[in-house]
Amino acid sequence: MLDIRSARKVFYKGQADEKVALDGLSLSLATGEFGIVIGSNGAGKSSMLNAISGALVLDTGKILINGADVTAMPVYKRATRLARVFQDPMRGTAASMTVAENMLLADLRSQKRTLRQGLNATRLASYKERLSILGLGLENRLDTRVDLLSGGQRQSLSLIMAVGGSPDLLLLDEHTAALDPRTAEIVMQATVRAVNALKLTTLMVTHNMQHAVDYGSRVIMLDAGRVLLEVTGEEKARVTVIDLIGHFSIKTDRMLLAS
Ligand SMILES: Nc1ncnc2c1ncn2[C@@H]1O[C@H](COP(=O)(O)OP(=O)(O)OP(=O)(O)O)[C@@H](O)[C@H]1O
Repeated sequence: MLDIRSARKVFYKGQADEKVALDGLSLSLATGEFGIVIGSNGAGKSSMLNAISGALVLDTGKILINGADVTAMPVYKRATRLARVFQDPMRGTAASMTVAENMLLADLRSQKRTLRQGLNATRLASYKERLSILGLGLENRLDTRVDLLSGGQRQSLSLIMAVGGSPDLLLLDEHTAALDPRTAEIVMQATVRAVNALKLTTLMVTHNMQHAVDYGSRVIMLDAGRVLLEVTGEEKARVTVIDLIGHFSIKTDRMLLAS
């Protein structure tokens, strides 16, 4: 469960180029919920993810993960509770190592290093099982070097590696944005399989309105560092890309009127 309470962050405070990144942002995500965050450039999406992961220190406000106040907790301590997948498929995996070696690296990150650290039969069996969740056949390619995989396979591998330590929260930071539309779809399908199979509480930032319509249980639209709109339940099931884009244009119209 994630609870962001009145989060505020101002860059260059008091200077001519002062930027309010988060303006009293409040947002709750129940355990097992899959929230999709949208919003125009500069709306505060990355600042919000950075505040959750601890990379951005809030001026005021609180962040709770599963009821624990992590606001003052350093990044490395929060890392055990969080998994984050970034835009660049090259970032989450080591190219010259095999699929199995990458899985082992991810495992060792989230475990005490007193265990026997090799790729033993038990580990390989568990990696096969986890990779099979993705539905991409990666469980049969444990010995393949990662640089021989497609961008979609590689990004999906990053995802399954990131969630190996059973995180309380999965953050997807535009994780399909660098992929072509077909590959992005493959990664989204794999993402949904992993989220459902592992019952992950997930927050995904995207600029892809079709993904916001097709996936997740709630759409959260940010604007100027706060929540402008939430679409959930029946309304979420019915919402269209045109509806969502409409909310962007209403905002633009308001800005034009004010100028
Ligand atoms: N490190 C920083 N230094 C100064 N200003 C920043 C910094 N990070 C973000 N900002 C400002 O805070 C505001 C919110 O930025 P943020 O990157 O969170 O928006 P975003 O919704 O992720 O945008 P995008 O869709 O373009 O990635 C913007 O006005 C931005 O210029």
